[in-house]
Amino acid sequence: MIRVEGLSKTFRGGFQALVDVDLEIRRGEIFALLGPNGAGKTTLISVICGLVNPSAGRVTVDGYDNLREYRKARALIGLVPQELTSEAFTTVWDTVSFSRGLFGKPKDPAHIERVLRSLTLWEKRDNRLLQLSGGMKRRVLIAKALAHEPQVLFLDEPTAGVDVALRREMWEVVRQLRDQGVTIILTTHYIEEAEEMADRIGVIRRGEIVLVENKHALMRKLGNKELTLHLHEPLDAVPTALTGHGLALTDEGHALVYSYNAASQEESSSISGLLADLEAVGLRVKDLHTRQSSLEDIFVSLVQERA
Ligand SMILES: Nc1ncnc2c1ncn2[C@@H]1O[C@H](COP(=O)(O)OP(=O)(O)OP(=O)(O)O)[C@@H](O)[C@H]1O
Repeated sequence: MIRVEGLSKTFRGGFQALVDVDLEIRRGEIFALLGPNGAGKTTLISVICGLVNPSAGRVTVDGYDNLREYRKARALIGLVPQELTSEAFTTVWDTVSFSRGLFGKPKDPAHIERVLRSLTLWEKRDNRLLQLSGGMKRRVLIAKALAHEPQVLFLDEPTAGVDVALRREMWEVVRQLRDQGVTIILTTHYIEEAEEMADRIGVIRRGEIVLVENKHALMRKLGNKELTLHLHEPLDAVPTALTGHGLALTDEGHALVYSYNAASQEESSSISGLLADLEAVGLRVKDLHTRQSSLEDIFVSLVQERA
């Protein structure tokens, strides 16, 4: 749906915000662009949407060059900014209809109605924006971006500064849009958001894309698992018969921790070996649990590794 090739951006004054970025966004996916403050997320989105000119490289949207065929490329894109900048006294219906007009599309009240209904704003269509709650205002931003029937939707930090309940509501809205066939690109600081929503994840750091990966593959590849065995009787030391397993004794001798790579077949088959050896030395296990590293652990280690 979107192809970014060799994209660089150096701002006047010499700061290079994007460094030779290559990226492909697939039709119908939710792609999360994850990165620390100042990494270049907004700059990248602005260049893709044709709002900021690149210093080098090119972008196509469904095959249309976003500079040479700007109008065609831009018409395919809906952009959801963080803040509502519309007139507070305008009604929901008017502000959303007006957004459609900006793209030169003929009036289509039936489409506006569908958009408002899908975002549960229909009942509020005659309300002025200042009469809406924070969550409704966020949904108006999405409705405005969808008014001209775009195929791609960019959400710039859709849940920045919103409470947990509203965040969940936004996630649900975004998922429904994806189910309707809209390709979604969101930027976020919240790793939980990427973990919850994304099909694929791109990590950007100092203007460079350091990784693009399917979320599940990423978590399998880079994730580690820990198996903790809680013992009936505490130990002073790991029994010699078990030293080959690389166990750590924790919780004042009450627990043994076994770390392994979640993706490795070899390692997981060694778990049965470990359990058999535990049995052989007569250790009684009271309880056990496993923990897999989260996207947050992976992200922190990625950013630290390259710091
Ligand atoms: N118009 C500009 N002129 C000069 N430098 C700029 C300009 N716009 C952005 N930058 C710089 O480019 C870098 C990337 O900024 P950008 O807004 O893309 O980051 P971001 O990843 O969106 O950050 P955040 O998560 O904080 O929103 C920053 O160092 C910023 O100061």
